[in-house]
Amino acid sequence: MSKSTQTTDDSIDAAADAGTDPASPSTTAAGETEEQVQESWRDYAFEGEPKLSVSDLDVFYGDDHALDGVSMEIPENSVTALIGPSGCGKSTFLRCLNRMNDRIRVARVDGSVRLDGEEIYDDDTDLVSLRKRIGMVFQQPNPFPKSIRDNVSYGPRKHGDLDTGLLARLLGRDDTEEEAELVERALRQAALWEEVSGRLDDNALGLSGGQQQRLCIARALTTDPDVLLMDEPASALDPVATAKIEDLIDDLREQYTVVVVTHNMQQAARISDQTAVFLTGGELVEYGATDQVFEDPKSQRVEDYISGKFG
Ligand SMILES: Nc1ncnc2c1ncn2[C@@H]1O[C@H](COP(=O)(O)OP(=O)(O)OP(=O)(O)O)[C@@H](O)[C@H]1O
Repeated sequence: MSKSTQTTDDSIDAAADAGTDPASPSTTAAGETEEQVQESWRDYAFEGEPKLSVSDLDVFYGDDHALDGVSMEIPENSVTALIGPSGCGKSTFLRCLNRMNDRIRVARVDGSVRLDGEEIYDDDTDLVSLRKRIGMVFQQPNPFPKSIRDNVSYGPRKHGDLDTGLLARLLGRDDTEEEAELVERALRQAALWEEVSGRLDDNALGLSGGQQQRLCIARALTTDPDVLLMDEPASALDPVATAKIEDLIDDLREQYTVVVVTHNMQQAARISDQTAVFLTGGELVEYGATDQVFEDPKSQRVEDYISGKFG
């Protein structure tokens, strides 16, 4: 889009409508203000209904404004990367998508996030159900000091969907078979089954970092989520383990909507379908198809960031 400031009849009309000076350098030849042009850099057109729709999202930590009026729509069954310099609000944004910021006492969230058209910030939203539908994987793998099997089946047991204890057997309920099926399915989905099928009773802390992270992904998959949020899932891993996580993310997109924060721009370019660039001040500056954002960014600030001029 041209950023020329040449004054034309059209631009005079448009500027008059917008109440701006047509000769002003902040007005383009098409009569759009810089603000309007920037709005369009955040419009990502895709087919179908969005899985997540975020509108006018602001987050404050006390007096600090961490996210500034973010709006974006995230398509389903795809990978969306969130990139930007440290402190620009990527993790804050990710945590808003399943209301994890509710757990931070000083955090205040304004705006709207809809999952399949339903507002998740309604007062009567059931947070347990929400977080079953929108699972989360963190930067540091955090398996429990329990067996590999127990790590995977932990969620369904906690929610009462699985019971294999003595009391359950006495009461005529024994979900051992269901548990075995669930554990195998989740570990296969997380591309870990081949490596651990013979040692499900071993302590999960004995796995390598990359295996632990895939175990955490398996654990997140047991509640049958629609959306998987990942906060720098490979940043603590070596290149081989990172490649496995990236391959896994590539497979997950067939069934899940994946939103992933990464510091690594090459990784974002490799794994994502669309990329959102946040810059300092918690502003979403550009959002679009990953190829377009990396090869032909519309915003000069994004071009500078991607080409390493700052950040
Ligand atoms: N729990 C919190 N309490 C107070 N301020 C916070 C909290 N979490 C984040 N912030 C502040 O909000 C801003 C955005 O932080 P956030 O962690 O979302 O950024 P980020 O882009 O994910 O950074 P990084 O890439 O370094 O992880 C920062 O100024 C940070 O200091």
